[in-house]
Amino acid sequence: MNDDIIVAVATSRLEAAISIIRLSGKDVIAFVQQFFTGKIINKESHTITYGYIKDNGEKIDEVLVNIYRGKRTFTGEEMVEINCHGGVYITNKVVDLCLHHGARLAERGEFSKRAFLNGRIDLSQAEAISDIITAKNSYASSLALKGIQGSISHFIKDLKEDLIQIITQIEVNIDYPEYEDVEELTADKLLPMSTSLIEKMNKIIEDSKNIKLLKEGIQTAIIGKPNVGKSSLLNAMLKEEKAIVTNIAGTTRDVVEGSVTVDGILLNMIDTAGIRETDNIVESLGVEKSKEMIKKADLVLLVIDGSKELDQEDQKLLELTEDTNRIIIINKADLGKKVDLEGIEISAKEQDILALTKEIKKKFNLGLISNQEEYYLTNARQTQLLEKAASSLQIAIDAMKMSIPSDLIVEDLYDSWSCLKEILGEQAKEDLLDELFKRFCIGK
Ligand SMILES: Nc1nc2c(c(=O)[nH]1)N(C=O)[C@@H](CNc1ccc(C(=O)N[C@@H](CCC(=O)O)C(=O)O)cc1)CN2
Ligand SMILES: Nc1nc2c(ncn2[C@@H]2O[C@H](COP(=O)(O)OP(=O)(O)OP(=O)(O)O)[C@@H](O)[C@H]2O)c(=O)[nH]1
Ligand SMILES: [Mg+2]
Repeated sequence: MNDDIIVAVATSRLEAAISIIRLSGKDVIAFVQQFFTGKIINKESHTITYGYIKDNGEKIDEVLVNIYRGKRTFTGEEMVEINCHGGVYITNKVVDLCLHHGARLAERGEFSKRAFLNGRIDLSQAEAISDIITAKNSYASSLALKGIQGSISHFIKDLKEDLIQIITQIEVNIDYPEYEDVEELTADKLLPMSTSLIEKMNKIIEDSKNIKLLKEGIQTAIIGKPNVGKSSLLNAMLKEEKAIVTNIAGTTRDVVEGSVTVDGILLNMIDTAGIRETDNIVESLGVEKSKEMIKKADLVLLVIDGSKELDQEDQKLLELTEDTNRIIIINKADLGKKVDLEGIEISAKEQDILALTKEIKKKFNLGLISNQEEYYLTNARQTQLLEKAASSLQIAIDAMKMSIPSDLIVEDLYDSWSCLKEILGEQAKEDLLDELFKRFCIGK
Protein backbone atom coordinates (compact mmCIF):
# COMPACT_ATOMS: atom_id res chain seq x y z
CA MET A 1 0.00 0.00 0.00
CA ASN A 2 2.76 2.39 0.94
CA ASP A 3 4.45 1.63 -2.38
CA ASP A 4 1.72 3.62 -4.16
CA ILE A 5 2.94 6.57 -6.09
CA ILE A 6 0.96 9.57 -4.93
CA VAL A 7 0.60 12.81 -6.85
CA ALA A 8 -0.75 16.25 -5.97
CA VAL A 9 -0.49 19.85 -7.00
CA ALA A 10 1.65 21.36 -4.24
CA THR A 11 1.13 24.99 -5.23
CA SER A 12 -1.91 27.21 -5.48
CA ARG A 13 -4.55 25.70 -7.71
CA LEU A 14 -5.34 29.09 -9.21
CA GLU A 15 -3.67 30.54 -12.25
CA ALA A 16 -0.07 31.28 -11.35
CA ALA A 17 3.42 31.58 -12.80
CA ILE A 18 4.44 28.04 -11.96
CA SER A 19 2.77 24.93 -10.56
CA ILE A 20 4.64 22.29 -8.66
CA ILE A 21 3.29 18.79 -9.06
CA ARG A 22 4.65 16.63 -6.34
CA LEU A 23 5.06 12.86 -6.51
CA SER A 24 6.29 10.40 -3.93
CA GLY A 25 6.65 6.64 -3.92
CA LYS A 26 8.76 3.69 -4.92
CA ASP A 27 10.67 4.13 -8.20
CA VAL A 28 8.90 7.39 -8.94
CA ILE A 29 11.88 8.71 -10.91
CA ALA A 30 11.58 5.83 -13.39
CA PHE A 31 7.84 6.42 -13.36
CA VAL A 32 8.18 10.07 -14.44
CA GLN A 33 10.94 9.21 -16.92
CA GLN A 34 8.24 7.48 -19.01
CA PHE A 35 6.72 10.82 -20.01
CA PHE A 36 9.56 13.29 -19.47
CA THR A 37 12.15 14.00 -22.21
CA GLY A 38 15.01 15.09 -19.92
CA LYS A 39 17.25 12.30 -18.59
CA ILE A 40 16.61 11.84 -14.87
CA ILE A 41 16.98 8.12 -14.41
CA ASN A 42 20.71 8.23 -13.63
CA LYS A 43 20.92 11.70 -12.17
CA GLU A 44 21.99 12.52 -8.67
CA SER A 45 19.52 13.32 -5.90
CA HIS A 46 18.41 16.93 -5.38
CA THR A 47 19.07 17.98 -8.97
CA ILE A 48 16.96 19.82 -11.52
CA THR A 49 16.52 18.76 -15.15
CA TYR A 50 15.04 20.67 -18.07
CA GLY A 51 12.78 19.01 -20.65
CA TYR A 52 9.25 18.43 -21.93
CA ILE A 53 6.31 16.49 -20.61
CA LYS A 54 5.02 14.33 -23.42
CA ASP A 55 1.73 12.52 -23.85
CA ASN A 56 1.72 9.91 -26.62
CA GLY A 57 4.64 11.65 -28.34
CA GLU A 58 2.95 15.05 -28.15
CA LYS A 59 4.65 17.81 -26.14
CA ILE A 60 2.33 19.11 -23.43
CA ASP A 61 4.54 21.55 -21.54
CA GLU A 62 8.08 22.77 -21.09
CA VAL A 63 9.08 22.00 -17.50
CA LEU A 64 11.79 21.62 -14.89
CA VAL A 65 11.89 18.38 -12.92
CA ASN A 66 13.46 18.01 -9.49
CA ILE A 67 14.43 14.56 -8.28
CA TYR A 68 15.00 13.39 -4.73
CA ARG A 69 16.30 9.91 -4.02
CA GLY A 70 15.13 8.16 -0.84
CA LYS A 71 15.47 8.06 2.02
CA ARG A 72 16.93 11.52 2.57
CA THR A 73 13.84 13.30 1.24
CA PHE A 74 10.84 15.07 2.69
CA THR A 75 8.72 11.91 2.80
CA GLY A 76 11.64 9.52 3.23
CA GLU A 77 10.66 7.98 -0.12
CA GLU A 78 11.89 8.69 -3.61
CA MET A 79 10.30 11.92 -4.83
CA VAL A 80 9.88 13.96 -8.00
CA GLU A 81 8.60 17.49 -8.48
CA ILE A 82 7.44 18.66 -11.87
CA ASN A 83 7.58 22.45 -12.22
CA CYS A 84 5.20 23.19 -15.06
CA HIS A 85 3.57 26.39 -16.23
CA GLY A 86 1.00 27.54 -13.74
CA GLY A 87 -2.14 27.45 -15.86
CA VAL A 88 -5.12 25.59 -14.45
CA TYR A 89 -5.56 23.58 -17.66
CA ILE A 90 -1.91 22.64 -18.06
CA THR A 91 -1.53 21.72 -14.39
CA ASN A 92 -4.53 19.41 -14.50
CA LYS A 93 -3.29 17.91 -17.74
CA VAL A 94 0.05 16.95 -16.17
CA VAL A 95 -1.68 15.54 -13.08
CA ASP A 96 -4.02 13.50 -15.31
CA LEU A 97 -1.03 12.13 -17.15
CA CYS A 98 0.48 10.96 -13.86
CA LEU A 99 -2.83 9.33 -12.94
CA HIS A 100 -3.05 7.58 -16.32
CA HIS A 101 0.38 6.12 -15.74
CA GLY A 102 -0.79 4.63 -12.46
CA ALA A 103 -0.20 7.21 -9.74
CA ARG A 104 -3.10 8.06 -7.47
CA LEU A 105 -4.19 11.40 -6.04
CA ALA A 106 -2.67 12.09 -2.64
CA GLU A 107 -5.00 12.59 0.27
CA ARG A 108 -4.78 15.74 2.36
CA GLY A 109 -1.53 15.78 4.29
CA GLU A 110 -0.46 12.43 2.86
CA PHE A 111 3.09 13.55 2.07
CA SER A 112 3.55 14.70 5.66
CA LYS A 113 1.84 11.54 6.89
CA ARG A 114 4.35 9.44 4.98
CA ALA A 115 7.16 11.59 6.40
CA PHE A 116 5.79 10.78 9.84
CA LEU A 117 5.28 7.07 9.17
CA ASN A 118 8.79 6.84 7.73
CA GLY A 119 10.21 8.44 10.87
CA ARG A 120 11.36 11.65 9.16
CA ILE A 121 9.34 13.84 11.52
CA ASP A 122 7.30 13.32 14.66
CA LEU A 123 3.71 14.42 15.14
CA SER A 124 4.55 17.79 16.70
CA GLN A 125 6.75 18.58 13.71
CA ALA A 126 4.01 17.52 11.32
CA GLU A 127 1.60 19.86 13.08
CA ALA A 128 4.16 22.63 12.83
CA ILE A 129 4.33 22.15 9.06
CA SER A 130 0.59 22.62 8.85
CA ASP A 131 0.87 25.62 11.19
CA ILE A 132 3.44 27.43 9.09
CA ILE A 133 1.08 27.32 6.14
CA THR A 134 -1.87 28.73 8.08
CA ALA A 135 0.26 31.27 10.00
CA LYS A 136 -1.16 34.75 9.76
CA ASN A 137 1.47 36.76 11.59
CA SER A 138 5.14 36.75 12.49
CA TYR A 139 4.62 35.08 15.88
CA ALA A 140 2.71 32.19 14.42
CA SER A 141 5.17 31.62 11.61
CA SER A 142 8.34 31.82 13.67
CA LEU A 143 6.84 29.49 16.27
CA ALA A 144 5.86 27.04 13.56
CA LEU A 145 9.37 27.14 12.14
CA LYS A 146 10.80 26.31 15.54
CA GLY A 147 8.34 23.44 15.73
CA ILE A 148 9.45 22.11 12.33
CA GLN A 149 13.04 22.23 13.53
CA GLY A 150 12.01 20.04 16.44
CA SER A 151 12.08 22.39 19.43
CA ILE A 152 8.86 20.98 20.90
CA SER A 153 10.05 17.47 20.19
CA HIS A 154 13.26 18.09 22.12
CA PHE A 155 11.42 19.61 25.01
CA ILE A 156 8.97 16.70 25.24
CA LYS A 157 11.75 14.16 24.83
CA ASP A 158 13.60 15.77 27.74
CA LEU A 159 10.47 15.54 29.90
CA LYS A 160 10.09 11.90 28.93
CA GLU A 161 13.71 11.27 29.86
CA ASP A 162 13.25 12.90 33.29
CA LEU A 163 10.11 10.89 33.89
CA ILE A 164 11.68 7.61 32.91
CA GLN A 165 14.49 8.34 35.38
CA ILE A 166 11.92 8.58 38.15
CA ILE A 167 10.08 5.49 36.99
CA THR A 168 13.29 3.46 36.81
CA GLN A 169 14.26 4.45 40.33
CA ILE A 170 10.95 3.13 41.57
CA GLU A 171 11.00 0.00 39.42
CA VAL A 172 14.46 -0.90 40.66
CA ASN A 173 13.18 -0.48 44.15
CA ILE A 174 10.17 -2.66 43.57
CA ASP A 175 12.28 -5.41 41.99
CA TYR A 176 15.07 -5.21 44.54
CA PRO A 177 13.51 -3.87 47.71
CA GLU A 178 16.65 -4.60 49.67
CA TYR A 179 18.54 -1.95 47.64
CA GLU A 180 17.33 1.06 49.46
CA ASP A 181 14.63 2.13 51.79
CA VAL A 182 11.60 3.25 49.74
CA GLU A 183 10.56 6.06 51.97
CA GLU A 184 14.02 7.53 52.01
CA LEU A 185 14.23 7.29 48.26
CA THR A 186 10.97 9.15 47.93
CA ALA A 187 11.94 11.96 50.24
CA ASP A 188 15.50 12.34 49.02
CA LYS A 189 15.24 11.85 45.33
CA LEU A 190 11.89 11.14 43.77
CA LEU A 191 9.96 14.00 45.23
CA PRO A 192 12.43 16.75 44.27
CA MET A 193 12.82 15.25 40.79
CA SER A 194 9.08 14.99 40.32
CA THR A 195 8.44 18.48 41.63
CA SER A 196 10.96 20.05 39.33
CA LEU A 197 9.49 18.11 36.42
CA ILE A 198 5.95 19.25 37.10
CA GLU A 199 7.13 22.84 37.42
CA LYS A 200 8.60 22.59 33.94
CA MET A 201 5.34 21.19 32.61
CA ASN A 202 3.17 23.79 34.29
CA LYS A 203 5.31 26.67 33.09
CA ILE A 204 5.04 25.62 29.48
CA ILE A 205 1.29 25.03 29.80
CA GLU A 206 0.86 28.55 31.18
CA ASP A 207 3.08 30.15 28.53
CA SER A 208 1.31 28.26 25.80
CA LYS A 209 -1.97 29.96 26.69
CA ASN A 210 -0.54 33.30 25.66
CA ILE A 211 0.79 31.72 22.52
CA LYS A 212 -2.67 30.68 21.48
CA LEU A 213 -3.69 34.31 21.70
CA LEU A 214 -0.73 35.35 19.61
CA LYS A 215 -1.45 32.80 16.94
CA GLU A 216 -5.16 33.24 16.69
CA GLY A 217 -5.49 36.81 17.82
CA ILE A 218 -6.86 38.36 20.98
CA GLN A 219 -10.66 38.56 21.02
CA THR A 220 -11.12 42.13 22.14
CA ALA A 221 -14.54 43.51 23.05
CA ILE A 222 -15.08 47.26 23.26
CA ILE A 223 -17.68 47.78 25.95
CA GLY A 224 -19.26 50.85 27.50
CA LYS A 225 -22.47 52.81 27.86
CA PRO A 226 -23.78 54.70 24.82
CA ASN A 227 -21.92 57.65 23.35
CA VAL A 228 -18.66 57.19 25.26
CA GLY A 229 -16.69 56.74 22.01
CA LYS A 230 -16.49 52.97 21.48
CA SER A 231 -16.98 53.13 17.73
CA SER A 232 -14.55 56.03 17.55
CA LEU A 233 -12.01 53.85 19.35
CA LEU A 234 -12.55 50.98 16.92
CA ASN A 235 -12.07 53.34 14.00
CA ALA A 236 -8.95 54.84 15.54
CA MET A 237 -7.46 51.37 16.07
CA LEU A 238 -8.35 50.23 12.56
CA LYS A 239 -7.34 53.58 11.05
CA GLU A 240 -10.50 53.52 8.96
CA GLU A 241 -14.09 54.69 9.36
CA LYS A 242 -15.51 51.21 9.79
CA ALA A 243 -18.20 51.89 12.38
CA ILE A 244 -20.69 54.72 12.25
CA VAL A 245 -19.97 57.48 14.72
CA THR A 246 -22.58 60.06 15.71
CA ASN A 247 -23.30 62.10 18.78
CA ILE A 248 -26.58 60.24 19.17
CA ALA A 249 -26.49 57.72 21.99
CA GLY A 250 -27.44 54.26 20.74
CA THR A 251 -25.82 54.59 17.31
CA THR A 252 -24.28 51.13 17.21
CA ARG A 253 -26.97 48.47 17.26
CA ASP A 254 -25.14 45.32 16.22
CA VAL A 255 -21.55 44.25 16.70
CA VAL A 256 -19.02 45.68 14.27
CA GLU A 257 -15.80 43.71 13.82
CA GLY A 258 -12.34 44.47 12.58
CA SER A 259 -8.83 43.12 12.99
CA VAL A 260 -5.72 45.12 13.58
CA THR A 261 -2.11 44.17 14.18
CA VAL A 262 -0.27 46.03 16.90
CA ASP A 263 3.45 45.26 16.62
CA GLY A 264 2.68 41.85 15.20
CA ILE A 265 -0.07 41.16 17.76
CA LEU A 266 -3.40 40.41 16.15
CA LEU A 267 -6.39 41.99 17.87
CA ASN A 268 -9.79 40.82 16.71
CA MET A 269 -11.81 43.83 17.79
CA ILE A 270 -15.53 43.88 18.33
CA ASP A 271 -17.39 47.16 18.75
CA THR A 272 -20.63 46.65 20.61
CA ALA A 273 -23.86 48.48 21.22
CA GLY A 274 -23.64 50.82 24.18
CA ILE A 275 -25.01 49.08 27.26
CA ARG A 276 -27.96 50.74 29.01
CA GLU A 277 -31.50 49.94 30.03
CA THR A 278 -33.66 50.54 27.00
CA ASP A 279 -37.23 50.03 25.76
CA ASN A 280 -36.15 49.93 22.16
CA ILE A 281 -36.33 46.31 21.12
CA VAL A 282 -33.53 46.47 18.53
CA GLU A 283 -31.26 48.29 20.89
CA SER A 284 -31.99 45.91 23.74
CA LEU A 285 -31.08 42.92 21.56
CA GLY A 286 -27.81 44.71 20.85
CA VAL A 287 -27.26 45.24 24.55
CA GLU A 288 -27.78 41.51 25.17
CA LYS A 289 -25.15 40.74 22.56
CA SER A 290 -22.74 43.16 24.20
CA LYS A 291 -23.12 41.29 27.47
CA GLU A 292 -22.42 38.02 25.68
CA MET A 293 -19.29 39.52 24.19
CA ILE A 294 -17.98 40.36 27.64
CA LYS A 295 -18.08 36.67 28.50
CA LYS A 296 -16.42 35.52 25.28
CA ALA A 297 -13.64 38.08 25.09
CA ASP A 298 -9.98 37.51 25.95
CA LEU A 299 -9.75 41.23 26.60
CA VAL A 300 -12.42 43.78 27.51
CA LEU A 301 -11.82 47.43 26.73
CA LEU A 302 -14.20 49.23 29.05
CA VAL A 303 -14.67 52.75 27.72
CA ILE A 304 -15.70 55.55 30.05
CA ASP A 305 -16.37 59.13 28.96
CA GLY A 306 -13.77 60.98 31.03
CA SER A 307 -15.27 64.39 30.34
CA LYS A 308 -18.25 63.56 32.52
CA GLU A 309 -18.64 62.33 36.01
CA LEU A 310 -19.03 58.62 36.61
CA ASP A 311 -22.70 57.66 36.70
CA GLN A 312 -24.63 54.60 37.74
CA GLU A 313 -24.48 53.01 34.30
CA ASP A 314 -20.67 53.23 34.29
CA GLN A 315 -20.66 51.83 37.78
CA LYS A 316 -22.75 48.87 36.70
CA LEU A 317 -20.39 48.13 33.85
CA LEU A 318 -17.40 48.34 36.15
CA GLU A 319 -19.04 45.63 38.22
CA LEU A 320 -20.12 43.58 35.22
CA THR A 321 -16.57 43.43 33.86
CA GLU A 322 -14.82 43.11 37.16
CA ASP A 323 -13.83 39.46 36.72
CA THR A 324 -12.72 39.84 33.13
CA ASN A 325 -9.34 40.64 31.73
CA ARG A 326 -10.08 44.32 31.23
CA ILE A 327 -8.52 47.67 30.60
CA ILE A 328 -10.39 50.71 31.83
CA ILE A 329 -10.18 53.44 29.24
CA ILE A 330 -10.85 57.06 30.07
CA ASN A 331 -11.81 58.49 26.70
CA LYS A 332 -12.25 62.08 25.52
CA ALA A 333 -9.07 63.09 27.32
CA ASP A 334 -8.97 66.10 24.97
CA LEU A 335 -11.95 67.55 26.83
CA GLY A 336 -10.21 67.39 30.21
CA LYS A 337 -10.73 64.79 32.91
CA LYS A 338 -13.72 65.04 35.19
CA VAL A 339 -14.10 61.42 36.13
CA ASP A 340 -12.49 60.20 39.32
CA LEU A 341 -11.19 56.83 38.19
CA GLU A 342 -7.84 55.26 37.36
CA GLY A 343 -7.50 54.23 33.73
CA ILE A 344 -5.72 54.58 30.47
CA GLU A 345 -6.36 58.06 29.11
CA ILE A 346 -6.91 58.39 25.38
CA SER A 347 -8.71 60.47 22.83
CA ALA A 348 -10.35 58.24 20.28
CA LYS A 349 -11.51 61.21 18.27
CA GLU A 350 -8.00 62.63 17.97
CA GLN A 351 -6.67 59.12 17.34
CA ASP A 352 -4.47 59.47 20.36
CA ILE A 353 -4.38 55.84 21.51
CA LEU A 354 -0.71 55.06 22.02
CA ALA A 355 -1.16 54.61 25.77
CA LEU A 356 -3.70 51.89 25.06
CA THR A 357 -1.59 49.88 22.65
CA LYS A 358 1.27 50.05 25.14
CA GLU A 359 -0.98 48.74 27.89
CA ILE A 360 -2.20 45.86 25.72
CA LYS A 361 1.37 44.81 25.04
CA LYS A 362 2.18 44.99 28.70
CA LYS A 363 -0.88 43.03 29.68
CA PHE A 364 -0.15 40.08 27.45
CA ASN A 365 3.56 40.16 28.14
CA LEU A 366 4.00 40.18 24.43
CA GLY A 367 7.29 42.01 24.22
CA LEU A 368 8.78 39.34 26.41
CA ILE A 369 7.51 36.36 24.49
CA SER A 370 8.68 37.58 21.11
CA ASN A 371 12.25 38.00 22.35
CA GLN A 372 12.59 34.71 24.12
CA GLU A 373 14.35 31.84 22.43
CA GLU A 374 11.78 29.43 23.75
CA TYR A 375 9.32 26.92 22.53
CA TYR A 376 5.66 26.55 23.22
CA LEU A 377 2.98 24.00 22.62
CA THR A 378 1.24 25.27 19.57
CA ASN A 379 -2.14 23.61 19.56
CA ALA A 380 -4.95 22.28 21.71
CA ARG A 381 -4.06 18.64 21.16
CA GLN A 382 -0.58 19.14 22.52
CA THR A 383 -1.69 21.36 25.39
CA GLN A 384 -4.42 18.96 26.50
CA LEU A 385 -2.02 16.05 26.46
CA LEU A 386 0.56 17.94 28.48
CA GLU A 387 -2.15 18.98 30.94
CA LYS A 388 -3.09 15.31 31.30
CA ALA A 389 0.55 14.40 31.76
CA ALA A 390 0.90 17.04 34.46
CA SER A 391 -2.24 15.98 36.28
CA SER A 392 -1.17 12.31 36.40
CA LEU A 393 2.21 13.40 37.67
CA GLN A 394 0.53 15.59 40.28
CA ILE A 395 -1.44 12.59 41.51
CA ALA A 396 1.82 10.65 41.81
CA ILE A 397 3.46 13.51 43.68
CA ASP A 398 0.57 13.74 46.12
CA ALA A 399 0.82 10.00 46.65
CA MET A 400 4.58 10.23 47.25
CA LYS A 401 3.95 12.85 49.90
CA MET A 402 1.53 10.49 51.62
CA SER A 403 4.06 7.65 51.42
CA ILE A 404 1.73 5.50 49.37
CA PRO A 405 3.49 2.30 48.13
CA SER A 406 5.58 2.95 45.06
CA ASP A 407 4.03 0.19 42.96
CA LEU A 408 0.81 2.22 43.09
CA ILE A 409 2.54 5.47 42.28
CA VAL A 410 4.24 4.06 39.25
CA GLU A 411 0.94 3.58 37.46
CA ASP A 412 0.27 7.30 37.40
CA LEU A 413 3.78 7.99 36.26
CA TYR A 414 3.27 5.64 33.33
CA ASP A 415 0.01 7.44 32.50
CA SER A 416 1.90 10.69 32.45
CA TRP A 417 4.60 9.15 30.29
CA SER A 418 2.17 7.85 27.70
CA CYS A 419 0.64 11.32 27.34
CA LEU A 420 4.08 12.65 26.50
CA LYS A 421 4.54 9.90 23.95
CA GLU A 422 1.22 10.78 22.41
CA ILE A 423 2.34 14.38 21.83
CA LEU A 424 5.10 13.05 19.62
CA GLY A 425 2.75 10.53 18.05
CA GLU A 426 4.66 7.51 19.29
CA GLN A 427 2.44 4.46 18.83
CA ALA A 428 -0.27 6.70 17.44
CA LYS A 429 -3.39 4.94 16.28
CA GLU A 430 -4.43 5.09 12.67
CA ASP A 431 -7.65 7.01 13.31
CA LEU A 432 -5.85 9.76 15.20
CA LEU A 433 -3.43 10.13 12.31
CA ASP A 434 -6.26 10.21 9.79
CA GLU A 435 -8.05 12.84 11.83
CA LEU A 436 -4.95 14.94 12.14
CA PHE A 437 -3.62 14.83 8.60
CA LYS A 438 -7.10 15.41 7.19
CA ARG A 439 -6.72 19.00 8.37
CA PHE A 440 -3.68 19.55 6.18
CA CYS A 441 -3.97 20.91 2.69
CA ILE A 442 -3.67 18.80 -0.41
CA GLY A 443 -0.10 18.34 -1.58
CA LYS A 444 1.33 18.90 1.89
N1 LIG B 1 10.28 22.47 -4.08
C1 LIG B 1 10.03 22.30 -2.80
N2 LIG B 1 10.07 23.34 -1.97
C2 LIG B 1 9.78 23.18 -0.65
C3 LIG B 1 9.45 21.92 -0.12
C4 LIG B 1 9.42 20.82 -1.03
O1 LIG B 1 9.11 19.68 -0.66
N3 LIG B 1 9.71 21.06 -2.32
N4 LIG B 1 9.16 21.79 1.24
C5 LIG B 1 8.41 20.76 1.74
O2 LIG B 1 7.57 20.88 2.58
C6 LIG B 1 9.61 22.81 2.17
C7 LIG B 1 11.06 22.55 2.49
N5 LIG B 1 11.20 21.35 3.26
C8 LIG B 1 12.02 20.30 2.92
C9 LIG B 1 12.42 19.44 3.91
C10 LIG B 1 13.31 18.44 3.65
C11 LIG B 1 13.78 18.24 2.37
C12 LIG B 1 14.82 17.21 2.07
O3 LIG B 1 15.06 16.83 0.94
N6 LIG B 1 15.52 16.76 3.11
C13 LIG B 1 16.63 15.83 3.04
C14 LIG B 1 17.90 16.42 2.50
C15 LIG B 1 18.43 17.60 3.26
C16 LIG B 1 19.83 18.02 2.85
O4 LIG B 1 20.18 18.03 1.68
O5 LIG B 1 20.57 18.34 3.81
C17 LIG B 1 16.86 15.28 4.44
O6 LIG B 1 16.34 15.87 5.39
O7 LIG B 1 17.54 14.29 4.58
C18 LIG B 1 13.31 19.06 1.35
C19 LIG B 1 12.44 20.08 1.62
C20 LIG B 1 9.38 24.15 1.55
N7 LIG B 1 9.83 24.24 0.17
N1 LIG C 1 -14.07 65.20 22.18
C1 LIG C 1 -14.12 63.90 21.96
N2 LIG C 1 -15.21 63.37 21.43
C2 LIG C 1 -15.24 62.05 21.19
C3 LIG C 1 -14.14 61.23 21.48
N3 LIG C 1 -14.46 59.97 21.14
C4 LIG C 1 -15.71 60.00 20.65
N4 LIG C 1 -16.19 61.25 20.68
C5 LIG C 1 -17.51 61.71 20.22
O1 LIG C 1 -18.50 61.08 21.00
C6 LIG C 1 -19.68 60.81 20.22
C7 LIG C 1 -20.03 59.34 20.31
O2 LIG C 1 -19.02 58.56 19.71
P1 LIG C 1 -19.25 57.08 19.25
O3 LIG C 1 -17.91 56.54 18.88
O4 LIG C 1 -20.34 56.97 18.27
O5 LIG C 1 -19.72 56.46 20.61
P2 LIG C 1 -20.24 54.97 20.93
O6 LIG C 1 -19.73 54.62 22.27
O7 LIG C 1 -19.89 54.06 19.83
O8 LIG C 1 -21.79 55.15 21.01
P3 LIG C 1 -22.98 54.09 20.79
O9 LIG C 1 -22.71 53.35 19.51
O10 LIG C 1 -24.18 54.92 20.72
O11 LIG C 1 -22.98 53.19 21.96
C8 LIG C 1 -19.34 61.26 18.81
O12 LIG C 1 -19.84 62.53 18.61
C9 LIG C 1 -17.82 61.29 18.81
O13 LIG C 1 -17.28 62.18 17.87
C10 LIG C 1 -12.98 61.82 22.04
O14 LIG C 1 -11.94 61.19 22.33
N5 LIG C 1 -13.02 63.17 22.26
MG1 LIG D 1 -21.00 52.95 18.57
